[in-house]
Amino acid sequence: MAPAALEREDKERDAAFKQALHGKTAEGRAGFTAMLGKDHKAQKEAVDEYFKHWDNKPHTTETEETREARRAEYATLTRHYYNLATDLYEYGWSQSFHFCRFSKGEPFRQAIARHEHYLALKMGIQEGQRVLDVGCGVGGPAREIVKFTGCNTVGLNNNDYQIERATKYAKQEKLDHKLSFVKGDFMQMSFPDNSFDAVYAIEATVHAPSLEGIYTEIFRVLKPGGVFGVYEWLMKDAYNNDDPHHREIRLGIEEGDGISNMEKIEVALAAIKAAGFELELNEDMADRPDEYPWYWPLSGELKYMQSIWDFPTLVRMTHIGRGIAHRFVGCLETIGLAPRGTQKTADSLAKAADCLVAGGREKLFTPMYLMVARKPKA
Ligand SMILES: CC(C)=CCC[C@@H](C)[C@H]1CC[C@H]2C3=C(CC[C@]12C)[C@@]1(C)CC[C@H](O)C[C@@H]1CC3
Repeated sequence: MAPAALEREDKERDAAFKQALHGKTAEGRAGFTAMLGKDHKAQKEAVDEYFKHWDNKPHTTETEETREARRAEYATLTRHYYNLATDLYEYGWSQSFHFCRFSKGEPFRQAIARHEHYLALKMGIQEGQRVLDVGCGVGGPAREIVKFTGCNTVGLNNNDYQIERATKYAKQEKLDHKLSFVKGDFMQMSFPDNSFDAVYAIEATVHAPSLEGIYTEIFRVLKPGGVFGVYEWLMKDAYNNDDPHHREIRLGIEEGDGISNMEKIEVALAAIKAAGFELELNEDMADRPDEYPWYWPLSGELKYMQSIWDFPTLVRMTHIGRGIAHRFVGCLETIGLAPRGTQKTADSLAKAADCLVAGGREKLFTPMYLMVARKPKA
């Protein structure tokens, strides 16, 4: 079959799966209530498809073959991850699926928006420019950056459910004349060469099987002189893959966050140069001496509570809060209100949260390695 026909077939299959699993939840309710409206059979399929990559594959026995098997299936792995996690993300975080820096007294949403503004500022995104958001989630950052800069943005995503939600939110905010969404695989984008003035990716390209591969594809769609900005998820220099504790942290993050192959900082720097970019800026924003670390909302440590409004966020992540949530979701599953696999998904996210916090605290991992790079003019 010709590649275009194969692609069409894949798109139809994914759209049909989205319809079966999410039904009308994509158009209506968000977060926790949306979770209860899933088709149980389709949810089981998504859970089985996702967790087959990790079940019975502990960090102690990880081999290059297990990693390669995940890399080979990065697209379905990521798609199923977001089929399972999107509602939990919207319920427990916001419509911007990324971390950020926090300053004292700064409300959560303001800190999240500031992180987005910072990237747009460092990239120098201008009014009227054509911009691509790679791995746009449900469009929270794209909406903010369109409002902040006045640019025109296309969001690229390989998950139909997220695209449907992103489209709905853009319409609700009356931004649909400047912001649209396209379904596609970021490793082989459907855009012609030299299409965009700027491309950004916020905590999304970590889902790629190869950083050099994704950066090369971004380079292709950028116009000469165009700019690429990214907040990358990376293991830091202190990470030692031969240390079982370090590996357990990396694997916990990968399993709970839909990642097939997370790399070290040095690999990302080499990849961006190998793709042809001129690197203008690189900094691990997690290394700034912030009083409130990026991972505080996941830490469950009450010392980070700044106002009474932080209490629910923090208490949910304490041992007691986790235990209650685990049993509550288990009960919902037993009585048939929540589909099978909801508890397994929630537990895996909770484990990822522990590993993210440990990775942050032990300075082994960063979710905000900032790189700004340019495609040369000639
Ligand atoms: C997966 C990538 C590359 C980016 C997403 C970053 C974050 C938005 C998520 C990483 C871990 C997530 C967790 C939650 C929300 C979204 C994240 C912070 C929860 C707080 C959602 C509510 C659950 O009860 C607990 C989750 C812990 C992990």
